[in-house]
Amino acid sequence: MSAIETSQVHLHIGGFQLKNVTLSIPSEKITAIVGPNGSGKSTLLQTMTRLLVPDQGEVLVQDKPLPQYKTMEFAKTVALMTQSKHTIPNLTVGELVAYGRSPYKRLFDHSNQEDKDIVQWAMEVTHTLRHENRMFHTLSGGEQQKARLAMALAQKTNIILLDEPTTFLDIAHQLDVMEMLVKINQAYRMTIIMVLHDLQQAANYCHYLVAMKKGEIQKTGNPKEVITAEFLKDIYQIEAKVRLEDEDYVNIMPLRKL
Ligand SMILES: Nc1ncnc2c1ncn2[C@@H]1O[C@H](COP(=O)(O)OP(=O)(O)OP(=O)(O)O)[C@@H](O)[C@H]1O
Repeated sequence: MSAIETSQVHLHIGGFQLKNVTLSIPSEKITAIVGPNGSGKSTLLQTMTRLLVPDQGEVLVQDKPLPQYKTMEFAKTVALMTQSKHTIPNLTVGELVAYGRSPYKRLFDHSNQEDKDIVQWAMEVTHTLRHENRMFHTLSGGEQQKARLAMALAQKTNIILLDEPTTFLDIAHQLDVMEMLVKINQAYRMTIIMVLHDLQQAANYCHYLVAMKKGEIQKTGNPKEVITAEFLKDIYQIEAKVRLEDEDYVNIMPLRKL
């Protein structure tokens, strides 16, 4: 079953176009969207989350066309963690994560026990519980990234989209976030879709790959099969060696720009 399908999606934004984007993103798997800067990855994520409306074509989430979703229903189905270097003032981590429960609340509703349990769970899974009472803006970039992931998890959706979740993180925090996402995917069968620049992470942590170039889908499939030296030449115009180590660990060695 597909978590998200797009069919012949066209979209103009400024001088840029998404062109004929037809995709089927598998349910309960981890999907990476890769491609050069400006190839349309974030635009595609926004199209999948109703932030941008296609000029033509259709997007289905869990088999239902996007225009048929009510706002709160959609927020209970799909969570989006965007790229952000901005700090959020005057909120503790606990308060920020509790915002993830908004789709389940009416105005002025207080948190009930279920909300509190889910917020606690989201902070436990992301190892942010120890920061619960700290102001969000006092956290390091890596800690903030995990707190924002906790807020998205507290939305308790089947599908979560992440725009560059490992950007701005040191290598240890990058691996920590990727391993956390793998565990979340396995334990809760959550569909995870993320924009990634690190192809080695895409190859080694993701089940499915979508490669974009100039607003079009260039390749889709198993990242371990798709990411080859030829692929890197076609998509990024670089010469690179791609080797399989320890049986199934993909090692990408960029050599030079062509
Ligand atoms: N609101 C907008 N107005 C005009 N142009 C836009 C707008 N949003 C995006 N674009 C352009 O659309 C193109 C694709 O942008 P997008 O952010 O989707 O690329 P990306 O693949 O996510 O890039 P990156 O890897 O650099 O984050 C870019 O050329 C960008 O400048």
